[in-house]
Amino acid sequence: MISLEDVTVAFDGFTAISNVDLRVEQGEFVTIVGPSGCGKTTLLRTIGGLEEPTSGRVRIDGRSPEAAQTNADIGFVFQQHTLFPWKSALENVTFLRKTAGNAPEADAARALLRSMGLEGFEDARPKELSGGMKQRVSIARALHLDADVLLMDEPFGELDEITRDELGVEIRDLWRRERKTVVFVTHSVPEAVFLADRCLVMCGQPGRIEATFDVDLPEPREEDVFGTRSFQEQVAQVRQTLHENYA
Ligand SMILES: Nc1ncnc2c1ncn2[C@@H]1O[C@H](COP(=O)(O)OP(=O)(O)OP(=O)(O)O)[C@@H](O)[C@H]1O
Repeated sequence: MISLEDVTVAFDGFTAISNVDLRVEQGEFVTIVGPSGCGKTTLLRTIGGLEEPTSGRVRIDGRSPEAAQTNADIGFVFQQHTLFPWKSALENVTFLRKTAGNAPEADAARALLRSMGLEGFEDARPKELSGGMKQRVSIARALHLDADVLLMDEPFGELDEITRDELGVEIRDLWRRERKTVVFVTHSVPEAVFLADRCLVMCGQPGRIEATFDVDLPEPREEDVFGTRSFQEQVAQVRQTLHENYA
């Protein structure tokens, strides 16, 4: 479980987010949308211990983010993949787990790559893979860490829309099987609704959580959800809140 109590983060006197309270339950999938600059990345980085709150408190299963990180309990996926160019897809997946002090399991890593549609590409270097494939490797790497908490910052940001939709379906499906606690930042409202149990709308400067939407969609969530009236209505609600609060 992730908890933030009255968290404010300032950089050299500039307040990026202020007085944020948030609780993400074990196994919950939470998405965050909001206009550029409202502090989504700052919030995510603060949860992961990459930024320190100026005031307030962050806890991950009762521990500080730093302690959780040391224990390899947090997996990150960023917008730009951070794969080692000289390592193969398989080595990239196993390497992080190795540096975290856990024995890498090649069979499990291969199975993860397979589940991400990368069978046959285990030995490929990142430069031989498309943008979508590289992000799949990054996601497989985060999953192979077997961290309870996954923090994802616009992981599909650089991908075309069809690939985004496909990866969204895959991520939700993986989540259904693995039940990780996920916090996922995106600029795409449909993506935020499709993926989430709960969608948070951030806005303002300094940023704050303006609204929370409990998403109600059938499982398993597949592409046909996009065409349903229920999905479109929930997307419209989130959009309206974003527009109402756009300064
Ligand atoms: N390390 C830093 N030093 C100074 N200012 C920062 C730093 N990191 C973020 N900021 C500022 O904090 C504000 C929030 O930035 P942040 O990247 O969290 O927003 P965001 O909502 O993720 O934006 P985007 O959607 O464009 O990625 C911005 O005004 C940004 O310039």
